[in-house]
Amino acid sequence: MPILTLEHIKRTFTEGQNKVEALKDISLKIDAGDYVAIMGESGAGKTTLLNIMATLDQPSGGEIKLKEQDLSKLNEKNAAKFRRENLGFVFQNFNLLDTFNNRDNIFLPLVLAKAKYEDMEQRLDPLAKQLEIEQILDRFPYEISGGQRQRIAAARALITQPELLLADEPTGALDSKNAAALLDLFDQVNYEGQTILMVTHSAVTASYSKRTLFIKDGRIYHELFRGEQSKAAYFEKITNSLTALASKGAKR
Ligand SMILES: Nc1ncnc2c1ncn2[C@@H]1O[C@H](COP(=O)(O)OP(=O)(O)OP(=O)(O)O)[C@@H](O)[C@H]1O
Repeated sequence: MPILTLEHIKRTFTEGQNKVEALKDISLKIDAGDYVAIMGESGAGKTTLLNIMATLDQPSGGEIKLKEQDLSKLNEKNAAKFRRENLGFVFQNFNLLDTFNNRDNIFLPLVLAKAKYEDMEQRLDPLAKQLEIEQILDRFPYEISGGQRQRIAAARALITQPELLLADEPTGALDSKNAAALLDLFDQVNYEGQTILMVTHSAVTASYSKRTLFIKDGRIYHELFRGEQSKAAYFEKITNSLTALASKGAKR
């Protein structure tokens, strides 16, 4: 049963006289419980696609439905409510608030949902251990490193147990140990039923997913499924596809 359906999605940006067709024609279905990586070269349209799925941007054409809700028909107020209730974000520009300490930043979405403080603490405990952020919870976002901020942002996204977790380069600012810890956590929440969609340039990160989509010039160009393969074999296929994509283009 698809949680997310895109049909012929287009997004054109107008800059003065110039038009940039960031997304030309994207159709795809993502099932509940899936774990999808989106890859492609710089400028291929990955972030544009993610922003549309996140209801942060509207397509210029086509249809997008998340859990039967037509996302192009949401006004800003309803989009904000929908995001809060259904989505979790691990995005590049973190959006952590400098006026709150890290713990309160993580709690923010639960505060908005009027959760009890004890419940928030209980949820934070295992996440903080796994992400190794226990020591920095009382500090402020401007007092920690980029990688630490990324882990605080990940905790904030995961604490609401969102149905759909959207991540943009979730391991971009992390060393290999912290990247592995975050991806293990993604594996765990996906195993528990959360759907994950992440944009990444890293073949290692993509090899944790169940399915990898390659975007080129605003279209889906190629797709790989992990299936029963080992992570190493899947990683090798992803790397080969990236090489082919960068040279003359991967075959479907
Ligand atoms: N707000 C905007 N106004 C004009 N053009 C834009 C805008 N946002 C994106 N674009 C253009 O749309 C195309 C796709 O951009 P997008 O950010 O989606 O690429 P990407 O695949 O995420 O790249 P990267 O890997 O470098 O982040 C690019 O040509 C980009 O310059």
